[in-house]
Amino acid sequence: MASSSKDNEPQPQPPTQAGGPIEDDVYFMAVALMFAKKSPDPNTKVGACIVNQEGNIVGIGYNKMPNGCEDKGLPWKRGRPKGLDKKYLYVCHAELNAIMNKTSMDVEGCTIYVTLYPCNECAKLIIQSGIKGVVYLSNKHKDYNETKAAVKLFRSAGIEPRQFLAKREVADFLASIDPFAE
Ligand SMILES: O=c1[nH]c(=O)n([C@H]2C[C@H](O)[C@@H](COP(=O)(O)O)O2)cc1CO
Ligand SMILES: [Zn+2]
Repeated sequence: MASSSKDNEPQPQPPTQAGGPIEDDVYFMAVALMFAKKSPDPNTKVGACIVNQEGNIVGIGYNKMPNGCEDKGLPWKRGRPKGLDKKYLYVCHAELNAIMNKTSMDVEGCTIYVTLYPCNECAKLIIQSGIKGVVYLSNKHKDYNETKAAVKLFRSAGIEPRQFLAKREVADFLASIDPFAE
């Protein structure tokens, strides 16, 4: 497709409170964090936001029980071993929900912003769906086998997850949102 002169012009960015442009990374991690807030998990709330190569959000999700199973008494208990009375066998991870909720035909070449390093099952989903970028915030489960397996899977697939370090910027951005501002 021929590019118009408009393609070369700087595109408008959502402003921060201070009036400057907000970095995409900060903006998309803030969205992932806002979705994490909706998670009913009392301990670890995870949010995920899938962004395409044009910078559009094409999927969002948070960890929750499968649709229709929310109020059926499935356990939210945590801890190991991961038995039948623990949440792990039932909960749908944020990444799974973001991919299932996607609004575009496919997510080939997209980047997923996720507030927790993906587990091995999410790594498989990410790889199979064609997502090529992973930006994560916390890596608090880095010693779990699920995380170690995810690291191996990403390495095999040529995906290099990148840790999001601009925590202060994202906190400032979220604090700058004033719904009463005219
Ligand atoms: O990739 C992930 N995505 C995701 O949504 N989760 C969710 C599943 C659980 O609800 C929660 C982890 O629980 P906890 O930290 O209490 O063990 O995070 C967990 C992972 C990996 O740990
Ligand atoms: Zn997972």
